Amino acid sequence: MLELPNLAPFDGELYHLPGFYSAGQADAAYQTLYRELAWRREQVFIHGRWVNVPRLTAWYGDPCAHYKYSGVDHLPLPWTAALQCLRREVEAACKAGFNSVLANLYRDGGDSMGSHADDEKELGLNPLIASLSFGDSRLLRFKHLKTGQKLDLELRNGDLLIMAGELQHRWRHELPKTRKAKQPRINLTFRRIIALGDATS
Ligand SMILES: O=C(O)CCC(=O)C(=O)O
Ligand SMILES: [Fe+2]
Repeated sequence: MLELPNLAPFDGELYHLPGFYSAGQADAAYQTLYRELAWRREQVFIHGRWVNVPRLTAWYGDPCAHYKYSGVDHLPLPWTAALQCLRREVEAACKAGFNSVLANLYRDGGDSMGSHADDEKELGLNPLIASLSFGDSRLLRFKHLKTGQKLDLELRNGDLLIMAGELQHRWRHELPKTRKAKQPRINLTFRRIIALGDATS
C-alpha cells in the first residue's frame, strides 16, 4: 500500500500520510466543511438510555450506503461537491473505492470518540477505511485487544490515515478528551458499505 511503512506492529495495517493536503488546502477544506455539512448532535442508545455523543456528526454517501453505527441507522445525505472532490483524491491515493463518509466535528478538547472498532458487518471483512483530518491536531490512540499494546498517533491538519487488513478485528481506537486548549477538528472517515442484501457490491 503506497510503499509506506505499516505503523501497526502486528495484526493489521496502519498508514499515515502527514500533510496529504498542504496547510492552505486543508484550511480551505476545513472552512468549507465546517460551513456546509449538516452537523448534528446525535444520540445513541447505551445501557438502556439515550445519550448525546460528545461531538457533532454528519453522514454522506451514495443512496445505497445505509450504515448502522452505535445502534443508529444512518441514512446518507447526498455528496456535496467538496466531499466528492476529497473522496476522489483519497480514492486515487488508496487505490480503493468508497461509497460513504462519516464526518466528525470535535468542537474542543472536551469532544471525543470512545474506544471502538469499525467492524460492523456492512463494512465487510477487513475493511479499508481512509481518514482525513482538518483543523486542530488531536491524538488517536490504538490499543491491541489481546496484548493491550498502545499506539498513539498525532493527527494534524491535512493528514491522511489509512486503516486496513485485520486492524479492526485486533485493535480498538479512540480519540480521547484532552485538557489542552484545542480549536475544532474535522475528521472524515471514508468507508465502503456493502448494501444489505447485496453482498457482491
Ligand atoms: O476522529 C478520528 O480521527 C477518529 C474517527 C473514527 O474513529 C471513526 O469515525 O470511526
Ligand atoms: Fe473509528
